[in-house]
Amino acid sequence: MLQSWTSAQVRAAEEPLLAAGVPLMQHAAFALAGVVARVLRERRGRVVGGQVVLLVGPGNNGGDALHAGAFLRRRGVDVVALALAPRVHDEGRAALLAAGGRVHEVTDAVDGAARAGRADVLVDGILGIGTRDGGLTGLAGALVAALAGGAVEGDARGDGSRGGVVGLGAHGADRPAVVAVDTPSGIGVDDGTVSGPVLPADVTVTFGGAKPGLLIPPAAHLVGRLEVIDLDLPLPDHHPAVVRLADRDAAALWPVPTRSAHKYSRGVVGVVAGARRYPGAAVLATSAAVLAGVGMVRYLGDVADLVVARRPEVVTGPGRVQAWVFGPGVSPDDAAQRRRIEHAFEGVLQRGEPAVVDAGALELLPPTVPTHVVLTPHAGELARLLTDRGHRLTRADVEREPLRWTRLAHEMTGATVLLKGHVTLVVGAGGAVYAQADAPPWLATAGAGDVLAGLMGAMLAGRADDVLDDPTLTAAVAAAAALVHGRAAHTANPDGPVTARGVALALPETIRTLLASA
Ligand SMILES: NC(=O)C1=CN([C@@H]2O[C@H](COP(=O)(O)OP(=O)(O)OC[C@H]3O[C@@H](n4cnc5c(N)ncnc54)[C@H](OP(=O)(O)O)[C@@H]3O)[C@@H](O)[C@H]2O)[C@@H](O)CC1
Ligand SMILES: [K+]
Repeated sequence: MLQSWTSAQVRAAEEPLLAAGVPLMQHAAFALAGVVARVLRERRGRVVGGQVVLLVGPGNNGGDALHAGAFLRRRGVDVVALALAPRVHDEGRAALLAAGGRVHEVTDAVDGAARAGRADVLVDGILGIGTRDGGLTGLAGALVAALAGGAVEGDARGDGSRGGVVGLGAHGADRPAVVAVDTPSGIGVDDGTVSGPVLPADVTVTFGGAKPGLLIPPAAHLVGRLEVIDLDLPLPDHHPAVVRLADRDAAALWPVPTRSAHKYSRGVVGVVAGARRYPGAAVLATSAAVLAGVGMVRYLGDVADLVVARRPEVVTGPGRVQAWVFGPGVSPDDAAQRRRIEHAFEGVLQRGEPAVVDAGALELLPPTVPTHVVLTPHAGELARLLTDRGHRLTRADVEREPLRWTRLAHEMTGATVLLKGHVTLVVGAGGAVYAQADAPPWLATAGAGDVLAGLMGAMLAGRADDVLDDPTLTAAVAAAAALVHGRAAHTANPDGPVTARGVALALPETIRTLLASA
């Protein structure tokens, strides 16, 4: 499990250590220098003689970079600090100069970017957890915009004139590797927003614990490989801000049958999905539930013949269930399916059956529901759901601030909300947040959501009683389902195209491997 804490939580945790004189910056800088040395070795075969440029901002983030530069200098690295503020960390600056490094005061963003572009490794120490709203502006903003590809309003000099710097936009061995100090500078450290230029990192070295913005999109896409340096900070372990589950966590959440289990005790999942026009969604959702190993799958809808032809294990017609999946391939104007879903919602509300509410069923959601109901919108569907509830939003708005709007949907509906994406966010009871980045980009394909819904329904059916006893469990199960879904795509075809059916078929092997690794 990867836990993260907000800037305020980290500051509160470091305070007593700093007061006791623990040299946290020295520890952080030493570890940072070690990572930079490793990157140099990866790129050049050796550390000695490597060219490192430090981008240094006004605070302790810059201090970390300067001290790391001093350590690197002593290992024979050529280190130049580009000071991007009128004043940079005094001690760090003195340490770098004493070790034989150089400090260059940058006054021109184009010149600064040209110097930075010549490095083997560029260390981004402009801003860390002291970032205020609004991202990088002024000279630092212009320099980073120039380096990152000049995306920001063509003003590369920061003085209104046009620059001519070739940015780092293109990947390749001839561009510097970027190592970000604590966070890529300019991201919303606590919410993952990106409101200005940011230098995409190859590696981010974060101190004490991860920060939410490193796990949440869109900033999460700029982090590269994440290395967490443990500083023994007394962080509140039971109250992380955002969590990313690992394989062993998902395995621990999986409803593994006991020897005395029978099909009803293992859970029955009811699936209301599909229509004559969209039969595939019903086949995929029921297949995923069957292949995830639930006790029984009960199908309700107009394409029972097709479902049973593809999955003879499925039972059709009404009956008792432990959890529901509503909505894959359901159009809200399909009166019969609408009636079935509305009727089933009564069980969800009265008997406490957990439910996955997907696609067309999102429009049939009662005004408020318990947290054992999981909504699984993509960004466009979340925008529509919130627009229907008085917030005029577009898909792009949701993509810019996915955590904000997922949280709001949870607060307004009471449901656990899973926002599908390359990074999948889940917000549940008590404001718990999960950010899962397990899915390969190939998984963005038709029908993948139907598979996720079926798989999650199977998990919830297997843990229906636990979910009722512990309201926080639903979000964890939803996050674990996202993890298994992403892993199944890798199993189906590592690093290549996948089909939704292929992902469903890969579930038994994926789950077996996951349980074996725990
Ligand atoms: N956690 C730990 O245990 C350890 C943490 N350590 C390190 O300390 C870092 C935090 O350092 P920090 O508190 O000095 O803040 P930092 O991010 O350097 O920036 C503050 C400066 O930036 C300015 N500024 C802010 N926003 C701005 C903007 N948008 N545009 C322009 N300027 C802006 C701000 O100005 P002000 O708000 O004061 O006007 C202030 O001058 C942390 O990330 C980690 O690297 C390690 O050393 C030890 C162990
Ligand atoms: K930084």
